[in-house]
Amino acid sequence: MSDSNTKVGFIGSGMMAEALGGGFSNSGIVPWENMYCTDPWQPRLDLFTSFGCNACKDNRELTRNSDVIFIAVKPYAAATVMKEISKELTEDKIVISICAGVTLETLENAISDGKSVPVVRVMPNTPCLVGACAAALARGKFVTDEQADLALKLMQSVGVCVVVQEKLLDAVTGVSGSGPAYIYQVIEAMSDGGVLCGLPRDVSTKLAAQTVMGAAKMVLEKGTHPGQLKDNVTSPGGTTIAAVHELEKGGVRNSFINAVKAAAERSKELSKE
Ligand SMILES: NC(=O)C1=CN([C@@H]2O[C@H](COP(=O)(O)OP(=O)(O)OC[C@H]3O[C@@H](n4cnc5c(N)ncnc54)[C@H](OP(=O)(O)O)[C@@H]3O)[C@@H](O)[C@H]2O)C=CC1
Ligand SMILES: O=C(O)[C@@H]1CCC=N1
Repeated sequence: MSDSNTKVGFIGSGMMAEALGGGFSNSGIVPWENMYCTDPWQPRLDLFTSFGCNACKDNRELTRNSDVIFIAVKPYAAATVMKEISKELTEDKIVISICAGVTLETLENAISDGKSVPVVRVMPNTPCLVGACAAALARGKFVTDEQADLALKLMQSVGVCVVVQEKLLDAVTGVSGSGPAYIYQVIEAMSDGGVLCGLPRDVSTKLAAQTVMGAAKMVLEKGTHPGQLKDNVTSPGGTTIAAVHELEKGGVRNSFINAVKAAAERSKELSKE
Protein backbone atom coordinates (compact mmCIF):
# COMPACT_ATOMS: atom_id res chain seq x y z
CA MET A 1 0.00 0.00 0.00
CA SER A 2 1.71 3.24 -1.09
CA ASP A 3 1.21 6.11 1.38
CA SER A 4 0.36 8.74 -1.23
CA ASN A 5 -2.59 6.68 -2.47
CA THR A 6 -3.80 5.54 0.92
CA LYS A 7 -7.57 5.80 1.19
CA VAL A 8 -8.76 6.82 4.66
CA GLY A 9 -12.33 6.42 5.92
CA PHE A 10 -14.04 7.98 8.92
CA ILE A 11 -16.98 6.10 10.41
CA GLY A 12 -18.51 8.96 12.36
CA SER A 13 -17.95 12.48 11.02
CA GLY A 14 -17.84 14.30 14.33
CA MET A 15 -15.40 16.70 15.94
CA MET A 16 -12.44 14.33 16.11
CA ALA A 17 -12.86 13.05 12.54
CA GLU A 18 -13.01 16.65 11.33
CA ALA A 19 -9.79 17.48 13.19
CA LEU A 20 -7.99 14.35 11.91
CA GLY A 21 -9.16 14.74 8.31
CA GLY A 22 -8.23 18.43 8.33
CA GLY A 23 -4.83 17.56 9.80
CA PHE A 24 -4.12 14.88 7.17
CA SER A 25 -5.17 17.24 4.40
CA ASN A 26 -3.04 20.13 5.79
CA SER A 27 0.01 17.90 6.23
CA GLY A 28 -0.41 16.65 2.66
CA ILE A 29 -0.24 12.98 3.70
CA VAL A 30 -3.81 12.26 2.48
CA PRO A 31 -5.87 14.77 0.47
CA TRP A 32 -9.58 15.10 1.32
CA GLU A 33 -10.33 13.58 -2.11
CA ASN A 34 -8.83 10.28 -0.83
CA MET A 35 -10.97 10.31 2.30
CA TYR A 36 -14.42 8.80 2.89
CA CYS A 37 -16.99 9.47 5.58
CA THR A 38 -20.30 8.34 7.02
CA ASP A 39 -22.59 9.86 9.62
CA PRO A 40 -26.32 9.67 10.40
CA TRP A 41 -26.50 13.48 10.47
CA GLN A 42 -26.69 15.02 6.97
CA PRO A 43 -25.24 18.45 7.96
CA ARG A 44 -22.01 16.70 9.04
CA LEU A 45 -21.80 14.88 5.68
CA ASP A 46 -22.49 18.18 3.87
CA LEU A 47 -19.63 19.79 5.81
CA PHE A 48 -17.21 16.95 5.02
CA THR A 49 -18.17 16.89 1.32
CA SER A 50 -17.60 20.67 1.22
CA PHE A 51 -13.97 19.88 2.16
CA GLY A 52 -13.73 17.40 -0.75
CA CYS A 53 -14.35 14.21 1.28
CA ASN A 54 -16.44 11.41 -0.29
CA ALA A 55 -19.64 10.61 1.61
CA CYS A 56 -20.62 6.92 1.52
CA LYS A 57 -24.11 5.50 1.71
CA ASP A 58 -23.20 3.24 4.64
CA ASN A 59 -20.31 1.95 6.75
CA ARG A 60 -19.87 -1.17 4.61
CA GLU A 61 -19.39 0.87 1.43
CA LEU A 62 -16.90 3.08 3.31
CA THR A 63 -14.96 0.01 4.43
CA ARG A 64 -14.80 -1.37 0.89
CA ASN A 65 -13.42 1.98 -0.35
CA SER A 66 -10.84 2.53 2.42
CA ASP A 67 -7.42 1.06 3.31
CA VAL A 68 -7.45 2.66 6.78
CA ILE A 69 -10.77 2.83 8.61
CA PHE A 70 -11.06 5.18 11.58
CA ILE A 71 -13.76 4.23 14.08
CA ALA A 72 -14.70 7.74 15.23
CA VAL A 73 -18.12 7.12 16.78
CA LYS A 74 -18.93 7.47 20.48
CA PRO A 75 -17.43 4.63 22.52
CA TYR A 76 -20.71 2.76 23.12
CA ALA A 77 -21.25 2.39 19.34
CA ALA A 78 -17.77 1.03 18.46
CA ALA A 79 -18.42 -2.71 18.82
CA THR A 80 -21.67 -2.51 16.83
CA VAL A 81 -19.84 -0.71 14.03
CA MET A 82 -17.07 -3.35 14.01
CA LYS A 83 -19.66 -6.08 13.72
CA GLU A 84 -21.44 -4.22 10.93
CA ILE A 85 -18.28 -3.84 8.80
CA SER A 86 -16.86 -7.32 9.59
CA LYS A 87 -17.66 -8.82 6.20
CA GLU A 88 -15.79 -6.08 4.34
CA LEU A 89 -12.65 -6.26 6.48
CA THR A 90 -9.56 -8.08 5.20
CA GLU A 91 -6.08 -8.51 6.59
CA ASP A 92 -4.88 -5.79 4.17
CA LYS A 93 -7.07 -3.11 5.75
CA ILE A 94 -6.32 -1.47 9.09
CA VAL A 95 -8.96 -0.39 11.57
CA ILE A 96 -7.89 2.51 13.81
CA SER A 97 -10.21 3.05 16.75
CA ILE A 98 -9.97 6.42 18.50
CA CYS A 99 -12.81 5.57 20.90
CA ALA A 100 -11.93 6.30 24.53
CA GLY A 101 -11.88 3.22 26.72
CA VAL A 102 -12.87 0.65 24.07
CA THR A 103 -10.31 -2.16 24.29
CA LEU A 104 -8.58 -3.98 21.46
CA GLU A 105 -10.10 -7.18 22.81
CA THR A 106 -13.64 -5.75 22.52
CA LEU A 107 -12.94 -4.53 18.99
CA GLU A 108 -11.26 -7.74 17.81
CA ASN A 109 -13.95 -9.93 19.38
CA ALA A 110 -16.69 -7.96 17.65
CA ILE A 111 -15.55 -9.25 14.24
CA SER A 112 -18.39 -11.59 13.35
CA ASP A 113 -16.66 -14.60 11.81
CA GLY A 114 -13.51 -14.68 13.95
CA LYS A 115 -11.28 -13.25 11.16
CA SER A 116 -7.79 -11.95 12.01
CA VAL A 117 -8.37 -8.25 11.44
CA PRO A 118 -5.59 -5.70 12.07
CA VAL A 119 -6.85 -3.22 14.68
CA VAL A 120 -4.92 -0.34 16.22
CA ARG A 121 -6.04 1.94 19.03
CA VAL A 122 -5.03 5.58 18.90
CA MET A 123 -5.82 8.28 21.45
CA PRO A 124 -5.42 11.56 19.53
CA ASN A 125 -6.38 15.10 20.45
CA THR A 126 -8.07 17.88 18.49
CA PRO A 127 -4.89 19.99 17.91
CA CYS A 128 -4.08 17.51 15.11
CA LEU A 129 -6.06 20.02 13.02
CA VAL A 130 -3.13 22.44 13.36
CA GLY A 131 -0.34 19.84 13.24
CA ALA A 132 0.14 19.87 17.02
CA CYS A 133 -1.43 16.56 18.05
CA ALA A 134 -0.27 14.68 21.14
CA ALA A 135 -1.27 11.07 20.49
CA ALA A 136 -0.43 7.55 21.57
CA LEU A 137 -0.93 4.28 19.72
CA ALA A 138 -1.30 0.66 20.82
CA ARG A 139 -1.34 -2.15 18.28
CA GLY A 140 -3.58 -5.20 18.18
CA LYS A 141 -2.39 -8.76 17.75
CA PHE A 142 -3.03 -9.05 14.01
CA VAL A 143 -1.18 -5.87 12.99
CA THR A 144 1.97 -6.27 10.87
CA ASP A 145 5.01 -4.02 11.38
CA GLU A 146 4.27 -2.37 8.04
CA GLN A 147 0.69 -1.61 9.09
CA ALA A 148 1.81 -0.26 12.47
CA ASP A 149 4.32 1.97 10.65
CA LEU A 150 1.60 3.30 8.35
CA ALA A 151 -0.68 4.12 11.32
CA LEU A 152 2.22 5.82 13.10
CA LYS A 153 3.20 7.73 9.96
CA LEU A 154 -0.36 9.02 9.53
CA MET A 155 -0.51 10.17 13.15
CA GLN A 156 3.00 11.65 13.13
CA SER A 157 2.06 13.72 10.08
CA VAL A 158 -0.26 15.71 12.38
CA GLY A 159 1.98 15.99 15.45
CA VAL A 160 3.59 13.74 18.04
CA CYS A 161 2.53 10.08 18.33
CA VAL A 162 4.16 7.65 20.74
CA VAL A 163 3.68 3.88 20.93
CA VAL A 164 2.49 2.63 24.34
CA GLN A 165 1.14 -0.54 25.91
CA GLU A 166 -2.64 -0.60 25.66
CA LYS A 167 -3.08 -0.47 29.45
CA LEU A 168 -1.55 3.05 29.43
CA LEU A 169 -4.13 4.51 27.05
CA ASP A 170 -6.46 5.49 29.91
CA ALA A 171 -3.67 7.62 31.37
CA VAL A 172 -2.92 9.07 27.92
CA THR A 173 -6.59 10.02 27.64
CA GLY A 174 -6.35 11.81 31.00
CA VAL A 175 -3.26 13.79 30.00
CA SER A 176 -3.50 14.52 26.28
CA GLY A 177 -6.81 13.19 24.89
CA SER A 178 -8.90 15.35 27.21
CA GLY A 179 -6.04 17.75 28.01
CA PRO A 180 -6.78 20.48 25.45
CA ALA A 181 -10.05 21.20 27.30
CA TYR A 182 -8.18 21.90 30.56
CA ILE A 183 -5.80 24.27 28.79
CA TYR A 184 -8.63 26.11 27.03
CA GLN A 185 -10.07 26.72 30.49
CA VAL A 186 -6.70 28.03 31.64
CA ILE A 187 -6.42 30.35 28.63
CA GLU A 188 -9.97 31.61 29.12
CA ALA A 189 -9.36 32.23 32.83
CA MET A 190 -6.04 34.01 32.21
CA SER A 191 -7.77 36.13 29.61
CA ASP A 192 -10.51 36.94 32.15
CA GLY A 193 -7.79 38.04 34.58
CA GLY A 194 -6.33 40.34 31.94
CA VAL A 195 -9.76 41.81 31.23
CA LEU A 196 -10.25 42.33 34.98
CA CYS A 197 -7.02 44.30 34.98
CA GLY A 198 -8.10 46.42 32.00
CA LEU A 199 -6.87 44.62 28.84
CA PRO A 200 -9.17 44.42 25.81
CA ARG A 201 -10.50 40.85 25.43
CA ASP A 202 -8.80 40.11 22.12
CA VAL A 203 -5.42 41.32 23.35
CA SER A 204 -5.74 39.40 26.60
CA THR A 205 -6.71 36.12 24.89
CA LYS A 206 -3.90 36.46 22.36
CA LEU A 207 -1.31 37.07 25.09
CA ALA A 208 -2.66 34.21 27.24
CA ALA A 209 -2.64 31.71 24.35
CA GLN A 210 0.83 32.77 23.16
CA THR A 211 2.10 32.43 26.75
CA VAL A 212 0.80 28.85 26.97
CA MET A 213 2.40 28.04 23.61
CA GLY A 214 5.69 29.69 24.57
CA ALA A 215 5.88 27.88 27.90
CA ALA A 216 5.13 24.55 26.16
CA LYS A 217 7.86 25.21 23.56
CA MET A 218 10.36 25.95 26.34
CA VAL A 219 9.64 22.59 27.99
CA LEU A 220 9.74 20.68 24.70
CA GLU A 221 12.70 22.40 23.05
CA LYS A 222 14.99 23.20 26.00
CA GLY A 223 14.42 19.96 27.88
CA THR A 224 14.62 21.86 31.18
CA HIS A 225 12.46 20.70 34.09
CA PRO A 226 9.23 22.75 34.25
CA GLY A 227 9.92 23.52 37.93
CA GLN A 228 13.26 25.11 36.99
CA LEU A 229 11.61 27.11 34.20
CA LYS A 230 9.01 28.33 36.72
CA ASP A 231 11.79 29.36 39.11
CA ASN A 232 13.47 31.29 36.29
CA VAL A 233 10.35 33.50 36.00
CA THR A 234 9.93 33.95 39.74
CA SER A 235 11.99 36.93 40.99
CA PRO A 236 12.44 37.21 44.78
CA GLY A 237 9.68 39.38 46.23
CA GLY A 238 8.35 39.95 42.71
CA THR A 239 5.09 39.67 40.83
CA THR A 240 5.24 36.00 39.84
CA ILE A 241 5.62 34.59 43.35
CA ALA A 242 2.58 36.65 44.42
CA ALA A 243 0.59 34.96 41.62
CA VAL A 244 2.04 31.49 42.24
CA HIS A 245 1.08 31.83 45.92
CA GLU A 246 -2.55 32.49 44.88
CA LEU A 247 -2.52 29.47 42.54
CA GLU A 248 -1.17 27.24 45.32
CA LYS A 249 -3.86 28.56 47.71
CA GLY A 250 -6.41 27.53 45.08
CA GLY A 251 -4.90 24.04 44.91
CA VAL A 252 -3.83 24.30 41.28
CA ARG A 253 -1.53 21.26 41.27
CA ASN A 254 -3.98 19.10 43.14
CA SER A 255 -6.76 20.17 40.75
CA PHE A 256 -4.76 19.20 37.66
CA ILE A 257 -3.58 15.90 39.12
CA ASN A 258 -7.16 15.04 40.10
CA ALA A 259 -8.46 16.12 36.69
CA VAL A 260 -6.09 13.76 34.85
CA LYS A 261 -6.96 10.94 37.28
CA ALA A 262 -10.73 11.52 36.88
CA ALA A 263 -10.49 11.37 33.07
CA ALA A 264 -8.33 8.22 33.20
CA GLU A 265 -10.81 6.57 35.59
CA ARG A 266 -13.74 7.55 33.38
CA SER A 267 -11.90 6.01 30.41
CA LYS A 268 -11.55 2.75 32.38
CA GLU A 269 -15.26 2.84 33.19
CA LEU A 270 -16.11 3.31 29.49
CA SER A 271 -14.40 -0.01 28.73
CA LYS A 272 -17.08 -1.74 30.84
CA GLU A 273 -20.15 0.06 29.45
N1 LIG B 1 -13.41 15.02 20.75
C1 LIG B 1 -12.17 14.73 21.14
O1 LIG B 1 -11.39 15.64 21.47
C2 LIG B 1 -11.70 13.33 21.17
C3 LIG B 1 -12.55 12.26 20.93
N2 LIG B 1 -12.08 10.96 20.95
C4 LIG B 1 -12.97 9.85 20.65
O2 LIG B 1 -13.43 10.03 19.34
C5 LIG B 1 -14.75 9.49 19.21
C6 LIG B 1 -15.63 10.53 18.56
O3 LIG B 1 -15.65 11.69 19.39
P1 LIG B 1 -16.22 13.06 18.84
O4 LIG B 1 -15.77 13.27 17.45
O5 LIG B 1 -15.91 14.05 19.89
O6 LIG B 1 -17.78 12.70 18.87
P2 LIG B 1 -18.95 13.29 17.97
O7 LIG B 1 -20.21 12.96 18.69
O8 LIG B 1 -18.64 14.70 17.58
O9 LIG B 1 -18.86 12.40 16.62
C7 LIG B 1 -19.30 11.08 16.47
C8 LIG B 1 -20.18 11.05 15.24
O10 LIG B 1 -20.45 9.70 14.88
C9 LIG B 1 -21.81 9.61 14.47
N3 LIG B 1 -22.27 8.23 14.52
C10 LIG B 1 -22.94 7.58 15.52
N4 LIG B 1 -23.20 6.30 15.18
C11 LIG B 1 -22.69 6.13 13.93
C12 LIG B 1 -22.65 5.02 13.05
N5 LIG B 1 -23.19 3.83 13.38
N6 LIG B 1 -22.06 5.19 11.85
C13 LIG B 1 -21.52 6.37 11.49
N7 LIG B 1 -21.55 7.46 12.30
C14 LIG B 1 -22.11 7.35 13.50
C15 LIG B 1 -22.50 10.51 15.45
O11 LIG B 1 -23.81 10.82 15.05
P3 LIG B 1 -24.92 11.07 16.22
O12 LIG B 1 -24.44 12.25 17.02
O13 LIG B 1 -26.16 11.29 15.47
O14 LIG B 1 -24.92 9.82 17.08
C16 LIG B 1 -21.54 11.71 15.46
O15 LIG B 1 -21.83 12.63 14.43
C17 LIG B 1 -15.23 9.11 20.61
O16 LIG B 1 -15.22 7.71 20.73
C18 LIG B 1 -14.19 9.75 21.54
O17 LIG B 1 -13.94 8.96 22.68
C19 LIG B 1 -10.75 10.68 21.18
C20 LIG B 1 -9.88 11.69 21.43
C21 LIG B 1 -10.27 13.09 21.49
O1 LIG C 1 -14.41 13.52 26.35
C1 LIG C 1 -14.21 12.43 25.80
O2 LIG C 1 -14.73 11.39 26.25
C2 LIG C 1 -13.31 12.35 24.59
C3 LIG C 1 -12.19 11.39 24.79
C4 LIG C 1 -10.97 12.23 24.95
C5 LIG C 1 -11.40 13.57 24.61
N1 LIG C 1 -12.68 13.62 24.36
